[in-house]
Amino acid sequence: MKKFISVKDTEDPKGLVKKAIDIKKDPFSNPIGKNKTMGLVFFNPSLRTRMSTQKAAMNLGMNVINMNIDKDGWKIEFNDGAVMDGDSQEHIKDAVKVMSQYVDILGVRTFPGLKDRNADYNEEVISNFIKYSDVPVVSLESATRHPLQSLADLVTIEEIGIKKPKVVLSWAPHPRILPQAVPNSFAEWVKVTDADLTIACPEGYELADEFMAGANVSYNQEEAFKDADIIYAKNWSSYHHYGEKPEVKEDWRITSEKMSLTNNGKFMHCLPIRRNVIATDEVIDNSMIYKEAKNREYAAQAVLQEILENL
Ligand SMILES: NCCC[C@H](NC(=O)CCC(=O)O)C(=O)O
Ligand SMILES: NC(=O)OP(=O)(O)O
Repeated sequence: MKKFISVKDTEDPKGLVKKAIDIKKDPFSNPIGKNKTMGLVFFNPSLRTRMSTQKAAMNLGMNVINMNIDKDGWKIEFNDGAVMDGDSQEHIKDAVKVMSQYVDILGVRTFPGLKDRNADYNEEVISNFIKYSDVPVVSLESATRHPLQSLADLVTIEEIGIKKPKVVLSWAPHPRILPQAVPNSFAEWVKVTDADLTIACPEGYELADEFMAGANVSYNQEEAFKDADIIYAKNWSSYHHYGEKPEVKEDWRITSEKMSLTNNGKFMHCLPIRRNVIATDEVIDNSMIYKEAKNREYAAQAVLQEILENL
C-alpha cells in the first residue's frame, strides 16, 4: 500500500479486517517499525484518531511526531503559481516535501470546507500530500472519507458475529454543518462485506450517488430500524444542497423506543457524539462506542503494518 485514502487502496479489505483482529490478540509481537517514524499532521481537531494511530505506531516500535499544522505551522498556500505576497507563508509543496524527509509514513487530517463541492470532492488537500510526499500517505479523515474509522467499524461489526447483518446507517440531528466523510466511507466499506446496508436519511440528505449505489434507501427511520442488527448513527450536511442543512421536521434523534424496533440491534457511532441530540444517554450508554474506539488502535496498526511490510 502506497497510500490509504479509500477502500480502493487495499486489494483485500476483508483480509485487512482479519489482520486487525489477529493483531488485537497479540499487539506487541511485531516490532517491524523499529527505527521508523510516523508523522501525524492535523489541520483539524482529533482525539481518537490522534491517540489510536500514535498507539498503533508505538505498538509496532515506531517513533511518532505530531504536528498541529493549523496552529503550530506557517499559513499554507495551496494555489500553484501563487504570488505569495499576502497572508500565506509556506507553499503546500514545500511543507509536504520537507515533512516527508523526517518520517517514513505521513498521516494527515483535513476536513472539507463545505462551500465548494468540487474542491472538497477533488480532495485538494490530501491530493497535494500524495503528490508531494516522498513517503506513503495515510488519511486520518479527509474531505470525503475516513477509512481508518470505517475499518475499525468493520472490525467491530465482525466481532458482533452476525453472518449477514442488517446494517442501518442512520442520519441523526446535529446543531452544526458536518462533513459527509464518515457516512461516505462507512457505506463504501460495508459494501465490500456480506452485510445488507440501508441508508436512512431525510429527503435531501442522500449521499453522492457513488456511495448510495448498492444500498437500500429509506426516508422513514422507524421503518428502516425494523429487524436491524446494527444502527450506525451519524449526522451529515446535505450533499445535493451542498454544505446546507435543509430543515427536517420529523424527529430523527435515536431513542430507546426506536432501538426497540430493531433485532436487539447494537448502536454504533464514531464519536465525538452530542449526547441527547444524536441519541439519548440511555442509547449511548448501552452501545458499542467504546469498543469501536478501542478497535481504532488495531485498525490503524493493521494499516501501518501493511505499509511497513511494503516499504
Ligand atoms: N472524526 C470523527 C468525526 C469528525 C467530524 N465531527 C465533528 O466535527 C463534530 C463536531 C461537533 O460536534 O461540533 C465529522 O462529522 O466528520
Ligand atoms: N472518530 C474520530 O475520528 O474521532 P476524532 O475526530 O476524535 O479523531
